Amino acid sequence: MALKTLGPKAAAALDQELMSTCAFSIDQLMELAGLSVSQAVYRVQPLHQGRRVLVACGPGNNGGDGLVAARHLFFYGYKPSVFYPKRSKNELYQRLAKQLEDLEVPFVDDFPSALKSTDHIVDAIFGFSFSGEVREPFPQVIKSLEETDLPVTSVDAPSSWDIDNGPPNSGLGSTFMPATLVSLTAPKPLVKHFTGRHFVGGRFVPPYIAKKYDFEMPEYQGMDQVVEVPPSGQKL
Ligand SMILES: NC(=O)C1=CN([C@@H]2O[C@H](COP(=O)(O)OP(=O)(O)OC[C@H]3O[C@@H](n4cnc5c(N)ncnc54)[C@H](O)[C@@H]3O)[C@@H](O)[C@H]2O)[C@@H](O)CC1
Ligand SMILES: [K+]
Repeated sequence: MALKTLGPKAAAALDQELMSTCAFSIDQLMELAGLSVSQAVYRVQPLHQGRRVLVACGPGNNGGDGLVAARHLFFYGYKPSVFYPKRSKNELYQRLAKQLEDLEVPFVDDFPSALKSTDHIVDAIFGFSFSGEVREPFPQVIKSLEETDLPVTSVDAPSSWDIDNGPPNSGLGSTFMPATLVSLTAPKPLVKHFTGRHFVGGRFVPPYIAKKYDFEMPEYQGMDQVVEVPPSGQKL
């Protein structure tokens, strides 16, 4: 049957439990989440089809996942660049940004013009804590994501979609349908509106926690950190 989903409250509670009773640090979870994203990009955007990947990072942990993914993509041989307009003062993000500076990964500040010289976009702007109207400086970015013909891989949620109800009926984000979605830990309810390629990543949940939050871990293969699941709404 279709994978069970995790609403925003449950996802936040699960995050907290992973970092308390399960003794994970946010650094570890973010590293594994970003690694999952990089592996999904490696599958949907093989190097020979274009190495230039523009990673749009938001101000929260979804953005952190993007910074981690950019680093892994560099080492796979891609040419990543990062658009990170609201840089967090948080020490973890400072360290992730420094790691990218050491690799001379460029940080761009004009998203629309950066789109002209890229092959693939990673949307790491908002994850399960998104809510309300998109606030500056992100409306223009979401609009560019909606209008571009370039393939977009969204991390955990297509940014600007309501986590429970999916895309708005009209206005900003209403026509945004990324080519690929990488759900972390478990899909969010919005996945019932998603029609692209869907991967699940975040291979770190203990079985007793998956049981407690009433979702199944997908069948990861071998050493993979992601697994592709059938388009949502269809039987597994
Ligand atoms: N569930 C898990 O096990 C893991 C979750 N991680 C990531 O953490 C994400 C959740 O991170 P956060 O809770 O930091 O939140 P998000 O990264 O989803 O976004 C929160 C940030 O966006 C801003 N924001 C929210 N609504 C906005 C709006 N309408 N306009 C403008 N800005 C807005 C908030 O002020 C906050 O700074 C997940 O989606 C996932 O990508 C991973 O980093 C670690 C593993
Ligand atoms: K996102």
